[in-house]
Order: sequence, then structure tokens, then C-alpha cells
Amino acid sequence: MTYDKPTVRWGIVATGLISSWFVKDIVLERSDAKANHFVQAIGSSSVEKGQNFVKEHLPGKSPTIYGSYQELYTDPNVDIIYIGTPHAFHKQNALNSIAHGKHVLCEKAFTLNAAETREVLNAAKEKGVYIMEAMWTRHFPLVRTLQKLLHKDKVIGEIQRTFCDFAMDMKIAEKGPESRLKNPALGAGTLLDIGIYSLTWSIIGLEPPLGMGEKPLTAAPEKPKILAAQTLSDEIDISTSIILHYADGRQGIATSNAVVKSSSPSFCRIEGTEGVVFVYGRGPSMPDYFTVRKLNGEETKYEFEKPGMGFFWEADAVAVDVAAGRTESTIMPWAETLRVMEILDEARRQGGARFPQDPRN
Ligand SMILES: NC(=O)C1=CN([C@@H]2O[C@H](COP(=O)(O)OP(=O)(O)OC[C@H]3O[C@@H](n4cnc5c(N)ncnc54)[C@H](OP(=O)(O)O)[C@@H]3O)[C@@H](O)[C@H]2O)C=CC1
Ligand SMILES: O=C1OC[C@@H](O)[C@H](O)[C@H]1O
Repeated sequence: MTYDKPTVRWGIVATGLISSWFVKDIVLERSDAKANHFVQAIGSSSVEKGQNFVKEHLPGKSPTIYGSYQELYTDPNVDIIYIGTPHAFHKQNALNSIAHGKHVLCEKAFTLNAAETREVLNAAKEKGVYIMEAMWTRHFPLVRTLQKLLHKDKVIGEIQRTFCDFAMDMKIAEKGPESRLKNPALGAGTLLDIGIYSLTWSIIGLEPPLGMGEKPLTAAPEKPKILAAQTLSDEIDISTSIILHYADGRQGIATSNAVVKSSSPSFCRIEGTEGVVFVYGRGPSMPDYFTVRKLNGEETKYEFEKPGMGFFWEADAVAVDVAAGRTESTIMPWAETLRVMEILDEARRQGGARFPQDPRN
């Protein structure tokens, strides 16, 4: 621990898979850490589950363990709440955190739909607290470097097209009806779980981030035309295809599929007037490296060190933002979270997947 960096005390809502990845990562010793992270408290459906979680994923640590989320929201020693519940609970978990004056990092997809997102963002604005969608991939140095090469240095010229895919065999048929991957009331389907990454990579490829090139930090998100189709099984989408079509001709194709595991070594291809970028990794949420191939055949590979899984980069960003008194991130700003949710809504409107919580109209 060093005293020249912000120090944050995290409260963790839920003890599922993602929370285990997150806590293990943020307590790693790192030479480049921009903040000191403490897992201060865990909120779970039972104290026993919380204890098992700590024993397995935080050995040697002794956070306070609560058998409810409510006790976590009211813990005065917690600065920021991390929400790792299924999509359908994000809205209420976030509203409860905000009501108790806590800052929030909420897993993707931020909520079930854009109406819920607006409700949460309005509450955060009113209360003056920080909130960010945990689209962790956007914080990777790999992504920040790629954005600079594409949109500032223009290493492949003017970007024209992207093809991004997330396909994994989710074995949905084997899941019980209450699984978050099967139950529409929990926000199941490929779109919010993995399609959101294909969409994110399309945006990373096709649009400069805020503050880069001629794009000011205050720029509103672009609004490409959306064309989408879905295949539904037991009311949830098992495949979704989205086309982003921009007025100037840029095209993005974003797909997700729960039946096959993609065997392609690259999950994203970004084409420009002077070359092409291929992004590789264990999947779109965990990119490992990318290559830049110029039209003359010259190819450069960009590799990056990653001491853990990479969740500490988003955690660092939250800590630095909060210490600076900001209520939103410039990497994943509120308007971007809302724009992404609106695109997901539009894809579901055209494709047919519905959640029982969707507004009726
Ligand atoms: N960034 C990434 O790479 C990843 C992100 N995610 C995101 O994280 C979120 C959670 O996913 P994941 O960790 O895989 O989910 P899990 O099913 O593994 O865990 C969810 C946890 O939420 C709590 N919970 C509360 N109510 C329910 C309920 N009705 N049904 C099930 N769980 C409930 C439980 O914790 P408890 O009993 O302790 O209260 C449960 O363990 C989703 O938003 C998902 O999209 C998921 C995987 C990877
Ligand atoms: O966010 C995610 O990324 C990795 C996937 O394995 C997982 O299902 C998804 O929620």
C-alpha cells in the first residue's frame, strides 16, 4: 500500500462467478497500480455463502460478511459498491446503493433496458454519486493502444468496416429454469451477456473514443442506423446479428451465438482504407493481442502484459475518478452506457426477445 494513491474500500454485492474474478484481481500486488483497493465487505444471500466465497477467493483477508445486500449498503466503511448480480437485479441494486450515498461499479449489461438505465442514471445524478458500467474490456491498455493507433495515428487509414463476434456454447438446454442464462426474467439470452461485447468491439473499431483526435470529451455518442435479427428458443435469444450502418458508409457487423463455440482465432476484424487489424484472445471479453496488417503486407503484432485477468484496470479508473471528484468516467460515460442500452433495445425490438420487465408500448 502506498499513500500517494487513492484508497478505496469496496463492498461486493453477490458472490457468483464474476464477483470472484473481480475480487481476486483487485487485491493482486501490481507495480503499476493507480489505487489501493480493499475488499471491505461482502453482501450475499447468506453469511455461509459469503464465508465460503472469502475462504476460496480471498484467502488471508477478512472482509465483513453480511447475509443480505441491505446491510452492505448501510456499512459506513464501504465507499464503492460493486454489483455482480444477474442483469435483472442491477437496477434495484444500483438504486439501493445510490440511495445510501454509495458510489457504484455495476456489471454489464448495465440494466435490462434503456428505461431502467435512465432511472438509475437520474438517481445517481440527483444524489451526486459516481456510477460506471463495468464494461471492463474498454479499460484494457490493449484497447486504449488500439484506439490510438486506429483513430489518432490512423495506421490503417480511414476505418470502413468491422466484423466482431462472440460465440460460446452456453449449454443452455442443460441449465435449470432459474439460471441467469435461461430465465428471461433474469435478462437471459446472448445479447446482454455476450452480444454486448461484439457491439462494444464494433464501437471501439468504428468510432474514436471521447477526447481523441477531433472528438471532444463532451461529444454525444453517434447514432448509426441499426438493423437486427434474432433467433429465439424458449423466449430467449440464442443468436443475434446486428448491423450498425453509419450515414458516411461505415459498417459494423456484431454477432453473438450461444450454440457454437467460435473456433476462429480472431474475434474481431477492423478494416480501413490502408489495412486491417485482427484482434485475438480467449474471447472478446479477454483480448490478448492484435495485429496490424498494411495493404503492402507489412504486419506488426502488439502484445500486452496482464498480471491477472484485467479487472483492476476498471477498478483503478473508478478509484481515480472518485478521488478526483468526478461522477462519471470518460472511458465509459453515462451517455455511452445509455446509447449501448438503446442499441440493445432496438436489436430486441427488431429481433423479438422480450423481458417481462420491459416497458409496455
Ligand atoms: N465482465 C465479465 O467478464 C463478466 C461479467 N458477467 C456479468 O456479471 C453478472 C453476474 O454474472 P455471473 O457472476 O456469471 O452470475 P452467477 O450466477 O455466477 O452469480 C450471480 C450471483 O448473484 C446473486 N443472485 C441474487 N439473486 C439471484 C438470482 N435470483 N439468481 C441467481 N443469482 C442471484 C447470487 O449471489 P449471492 O447468493 O451471494 O447473493 C449469485 O451467486 C452479469 O451481469 C453478467 O453479465 C459475468 C461473467 C463475466
Ligand atoms: O461477460 C462475460 O464474459 C465472459 C463470458 O464467459 C460470460 O458469460 C459473460 O457474462
